[in-house]
Amino acid sequence: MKNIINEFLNLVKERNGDEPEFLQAVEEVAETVLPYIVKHEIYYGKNILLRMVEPERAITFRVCWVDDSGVIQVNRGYRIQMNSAIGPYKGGLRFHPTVNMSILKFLAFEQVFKNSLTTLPMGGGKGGSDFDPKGKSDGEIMRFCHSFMSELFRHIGPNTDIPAGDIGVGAREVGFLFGMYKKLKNEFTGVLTGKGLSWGGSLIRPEATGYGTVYFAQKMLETKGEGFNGKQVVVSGSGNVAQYAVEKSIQLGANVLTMSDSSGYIYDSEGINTEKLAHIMQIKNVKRGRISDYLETYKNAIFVKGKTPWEVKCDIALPCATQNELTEIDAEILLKNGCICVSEGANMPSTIQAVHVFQKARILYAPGKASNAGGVATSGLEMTQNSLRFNWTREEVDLKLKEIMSNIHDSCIKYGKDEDGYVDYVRGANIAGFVKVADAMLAQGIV
Ligand SMILES: NC(=O)C1=CN([C@@H]2O[C@H](COP(=O)(O)OP(=O)(O)OC[C@H]3O[C@@H](n4cnc5c(N)ncnc54)[C@H](OP(=O)(O)O)[C@@H]3O)[C@@H](O)[C@H]2O)C=CC1
Ligand SMILES: O=C(O)CCC(=O)C(=O)O
Repeated sequence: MKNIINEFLNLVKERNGDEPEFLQAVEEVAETVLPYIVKHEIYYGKNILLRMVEPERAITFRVCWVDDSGVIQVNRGYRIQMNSAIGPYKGGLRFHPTVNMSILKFLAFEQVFKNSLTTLPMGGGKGGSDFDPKGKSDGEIMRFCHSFMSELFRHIGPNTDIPAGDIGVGAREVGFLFGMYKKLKNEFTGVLTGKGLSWGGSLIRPEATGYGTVYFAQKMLETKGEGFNGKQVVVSGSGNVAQYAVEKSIQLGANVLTMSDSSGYIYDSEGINTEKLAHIMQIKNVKRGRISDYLETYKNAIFVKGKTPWEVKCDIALPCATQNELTEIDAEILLKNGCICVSEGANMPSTIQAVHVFQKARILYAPGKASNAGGVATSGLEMTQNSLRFNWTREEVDLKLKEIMSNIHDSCIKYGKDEDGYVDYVRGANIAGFVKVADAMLAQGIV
């Protein structure tokens, strides 16, 4: 089996050698899906995984805009349309200086499996730009978004490709993007998700990724007769996903000790409660400041510069910032400190070596494509509401989100349970996600 996996990975490497994050995401899937393909005649010998690692379409384009001092700036825009076997392309846009083909192809590839797991009819895509929103005025953000959409609009549509937010793209950016799309197409359609409530957005979409990550962790903990109440929780990030993962953890009675950003983490030994979280939301979403600003108000806390929070003793770890933020050494420290559950809010936050440490220790570990699927699932619910020209209540959407997370958990158990009862959520998520897409690809022929 090792030979088959290595042969496949070498082939992918030949074509994509300069894309480390993409190769990492493919390796993690190949390790579990190729052994399944070999054992199932309907998939064997049809190069299905090889077809799935090749984007159906990858678009790059120039984005020119004028900054506040009148200087013309040039950025690069992307949209990777990875797989449309089970529905229109769906996935977020990331605005961050590190954005490149490798990052977006890894995200688009993961999105295919994740969207399949939600049980909703959505293919996978991802896009973005190397534009850095940090320190930009609202006017600069608007001019950039308008310019970005002045090209992207011809490649997307409510039945073709429906982008949304990701790192650096929140409600403000989605608004500017939607405004330009509507103007250029002269139509009001659900072409983006994460929209504002008064213009087609869904209740709970802002909360959905963070809440879903905690709902998934809850399902995992239940299998051991455990829950969030009274547990010590360590969270990384302080953006959209982290904020609502913290909110739900607090609601369930946990004690949240940390949050972070790219400059370091804050540790509040007394716990981040609802009031403190509201203050963090103000710092991050309104003032667009740094997480260290927390110490100006809460003087008991400490700020650890340039480090991730995995050295803090905890029961549950929720990585909610970015890819590869949790290394093999971090995983070992978490285990040594007694951590029993890791539920990923971010996409691919753990390195492959860290994942292997968790699997070897047989702790509860959920890969992002399962545990953070609540965001895109609720985007799917936003699309449904847009099509119905109807809005569901907060309770209705939250209930559907819970059901979807529970179904994803069941799918992981179906395909990931070992004979001794241990659930390998990586294998479960990869195979469950693969089967639905592969069946659709087989039915549709070689296209
Ligand atoms: N939004 C969504 O619905 C979904 C998001 N995700 C994933 O969740 C993660 C977070 O996204 P989201 O909360 O939306 O994004 P935000 O832009 O709202 O927040 C990102 C957070 O991560 C931190 N961060 C970004 N890059 C780095 C880095 N290189 N090192 C350390 N910290 C970093 C940011 O810090 P700083 O401000 O300093 O940059 C910020 O705190 C991403 O992996 C995303 O792909 C997954 C599913 C859905
Ligand atoms: O809601 C969406 O379409 C995007 C969510 C996303 O980008 C993700 O799941 O990583």
